Amino acid sequence: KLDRLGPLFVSGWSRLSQGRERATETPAQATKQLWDIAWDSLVPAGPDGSPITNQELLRLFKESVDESYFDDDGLKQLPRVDKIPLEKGFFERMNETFWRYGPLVVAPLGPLRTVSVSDPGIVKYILSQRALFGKGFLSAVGQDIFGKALITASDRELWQSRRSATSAGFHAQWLRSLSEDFVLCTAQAARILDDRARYGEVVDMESFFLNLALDTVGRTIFGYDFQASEQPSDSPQSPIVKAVYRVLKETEYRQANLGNLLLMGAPDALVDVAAPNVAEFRQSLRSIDAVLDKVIGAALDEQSLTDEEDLRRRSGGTLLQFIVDLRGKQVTREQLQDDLRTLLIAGHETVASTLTWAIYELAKNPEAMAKAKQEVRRVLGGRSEPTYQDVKDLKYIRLVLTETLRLFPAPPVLARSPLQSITLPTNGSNVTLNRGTLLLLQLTQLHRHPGIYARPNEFWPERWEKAFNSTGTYPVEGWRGYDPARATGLYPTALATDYAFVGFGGGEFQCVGDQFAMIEGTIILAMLLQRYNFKLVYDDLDTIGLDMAATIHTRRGGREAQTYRLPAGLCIEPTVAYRNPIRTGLRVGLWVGYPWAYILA
Ligand code: HEM
Repeated sequence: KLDRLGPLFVSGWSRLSQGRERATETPAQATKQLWDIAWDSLVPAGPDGSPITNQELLRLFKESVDESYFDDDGLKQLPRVDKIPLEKGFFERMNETFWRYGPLVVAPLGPLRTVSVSDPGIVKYILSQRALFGKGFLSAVGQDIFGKALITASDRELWQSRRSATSAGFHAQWLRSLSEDFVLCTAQAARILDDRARYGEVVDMESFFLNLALDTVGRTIFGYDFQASEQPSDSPQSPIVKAVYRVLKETEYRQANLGNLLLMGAPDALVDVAAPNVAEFRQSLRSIDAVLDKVIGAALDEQSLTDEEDLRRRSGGTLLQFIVDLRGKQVTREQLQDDLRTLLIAGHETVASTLTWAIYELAKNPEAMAKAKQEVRRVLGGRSEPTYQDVKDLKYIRLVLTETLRLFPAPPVLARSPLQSITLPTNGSNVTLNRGTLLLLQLTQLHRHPGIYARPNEFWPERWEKAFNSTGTYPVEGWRGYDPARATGLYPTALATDYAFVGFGGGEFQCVGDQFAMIEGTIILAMLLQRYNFKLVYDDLDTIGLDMAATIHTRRGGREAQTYRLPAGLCIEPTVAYRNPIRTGLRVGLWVGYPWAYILA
């Protein structure tokens, strides 16, 4: 790099002096040229279409400086906001920003300049043009959290091979068999709610769902029992569960704390001394990897290489065993570890967050709650163990989950970067983005777009039962509208909504666990609604407090409730709504029989 500095200064100086001679360039323009040359020489932009390298991400700082210092930027025509609000009144402020500036704005993210997008046409263009957009920034900042697997793989070949192996594993037969695991985990976790309901105690539902979702993912994806639900949600957890929560928290810390981001590649020795917080994160990763290593070892010991067709006919088993046994797709232990870490993180907090907000919205909307409970009664009757067929029949419950994801998308933002210089398909103005520009698809705004959704901030699951088109004061040109006839699966996909709802993403990177999540969410919600009534302790979002990272979660509840006793998070008072007659009979039988057995003994 130093070798390049000599010629760099020579060429910069000659440009400066030429500028002076020609008197056509102001000193500011000349300085800018020197600045550009320095960057192009030290941190050159990669070739068009190639993945954005970590080093290239430094150019994001350059863009920020270009914009603020040199006032030189290809995005001049776009409105700018000082910051995207995260504090009180988050959704109201997001609405305000939308009304004032529209669906395409330039906004800062710490020291970086980003472009926020919430127009369905542009979101569609970005998500469906795989060759033009990569996950650039996300790949770089998330790689040590997720490993090099689906979420962070910027290398196309690696992504394709992991995607085809993983999505083969999520085949229909396996998904159908999962309902038994979900029922078992929910029934186990519900014992905590039973106790709380009996004594009229308050429960932090976010922690409850986090523990439950961790148990289901561990059991179904790689056959490990975290036993997270064995603990009341506000009690201290086992070291491994704590480690998982610490790793999840890192996505949040990296947004809020530049130190965590900058220390990403630093050696352990430095981090141990200088940044105990980051050292703790690394230690947690090591604990998780040790568990994953053990389950991978066990799966490899059991390995029996089989063709995909035959594997698809095999029922039960874990996803890990499927991937290990898949003939022709063998991978290293390290790759398997990265795959599992990705699935563990991506499939855990997202589900928990969706269920948390679903219960919150249902508890706040008695009519929707009554309708949901009625459907559960009608479909399940007296049965307490929903099956896959029930999931298909529980249409309203699935709409409740969809509507929850519309209002509280998990993740709330999708990050993309163009792989070459690109002109966005906007109406009128030509917006040209440089390679590597950080694009943030703001799902909280897209999903509450006033030109698409009537009463956008209201929880109204019935909206998905009928077709709707763009209307009102903010018509969206070119949007095809929504038609339930196009939503033939378990939820309305990006295609069915013409990219107005992308709760599970869209295009090639669409969530690989979407069916898994819908089956799991529907079963858990149905089982809980069947057994309990829920009453919110706090219903105001500002009191509950919102935090945003990989999902939208409550500021004081959730993972922090592992260490603090019942703070003002999303606390709910469950009361038993349904008693399983067989279990009640058994209990009574034991209660009556126990003293006699004791006397006889
Ligand atoms: C309600 C629950 C869930 C929601 C809302 C959700 C949402 C999403 C979204 C929006 C994306 C796209 C991200 C992007 O485009 O940048 C995604 C990707 C992904 N999700 Fe999910 N997800 C959920 C559950 C799950 C589950 C249960 C798993 C696995 C067990 C999973 C695994 C993944 C993976 C591996 C990807 C990356 C796919 C790729 O890039 O090829 N997700 N998810």
